[in-house]
Amino acid sequence: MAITRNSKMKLRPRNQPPRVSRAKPMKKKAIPTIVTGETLPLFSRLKDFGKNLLCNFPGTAFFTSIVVNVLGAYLSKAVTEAIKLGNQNPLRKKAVKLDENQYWRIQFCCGPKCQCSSECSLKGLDEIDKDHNKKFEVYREEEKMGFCVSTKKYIAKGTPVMSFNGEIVGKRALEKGSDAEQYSLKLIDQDQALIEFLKTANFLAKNLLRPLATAFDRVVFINPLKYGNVGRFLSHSCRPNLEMMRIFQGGVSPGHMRIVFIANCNIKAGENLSFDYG
Ligand SMILES: C[S@@+](CC[C@H](N)C(=O)[O-])C[C@H]1O[C@@H](n2cnc3c(N)ncnc32)[C@H](O)[C@@H]1O
Repeated sequence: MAITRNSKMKLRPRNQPPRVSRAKPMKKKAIPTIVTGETLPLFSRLKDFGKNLLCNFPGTAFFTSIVVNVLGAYLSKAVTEAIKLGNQNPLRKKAVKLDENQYWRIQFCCGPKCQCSSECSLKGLDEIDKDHNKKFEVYREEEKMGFCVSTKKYIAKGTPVMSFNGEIVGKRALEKGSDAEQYSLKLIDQDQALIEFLKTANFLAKNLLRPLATAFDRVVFINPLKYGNVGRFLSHSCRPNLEMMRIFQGGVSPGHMRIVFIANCNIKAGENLSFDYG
């Protein structure tokens, strides 16, 4: 609508400041920071061809790919608080000096915020969330078994192969018999050894010890159903080629803790990747 001099609409004089609304500002909802990752194609090779169509895939095949764990439901206040504090107090490389005994009690790796050089020996997880499309294939040949993961490249024994990403949740988020219960892995289980370790850690600020110790005395899971990565498709084997390990990346709060799969033998290209669910 064109505004003319005769228009009844009142115009604000130029020298008057704009009116400020008195309405209360809406409370902003806390949105989790989600760093999305690659979405791999799923190859379905079932004999029943109709089931190979994307529209007939099970609901568990669909998720948002992430490279950093996100906060999920039913987390205790202690764990949420510890994650928050951990994010506010990043450890500096200089400060993380583990003595000989400590190396056997905690696996620690640099994170993206560490200020060390590319030659740093603690950068073992740098490549873990990259190039999944070049490294892995997700496929299914049997309906019961569902989707599995194979490696496209040779993997040497001892290599960190992939992480297991998802929502960090409390036990109540995993209903008995639900998909969430089947797919989730335990991240923290009232870890007394870890708490004892933190008490001896000279790199930890004193005010962090208590909140972290309280958080590590809880039970926490990673649920990869809604947000996850290729790790959620790994199958079970009694003779697995991957071993599960918890590694702290860039800090020592539950938010820095990652589940990582390490090759426990040399793995040829084309082999199925598995770990022992037990
Ligand atoms: C964490 S999910 C693994 C991904 C799952 N295959 C999919 O398609 O989403 C665990 C489920 O995979 C299937 N599975 C994994 N390893 C298996 C195995 N060795 N034998 C039979 N089924 C297996 C079972 O149905 C199990 O409940």
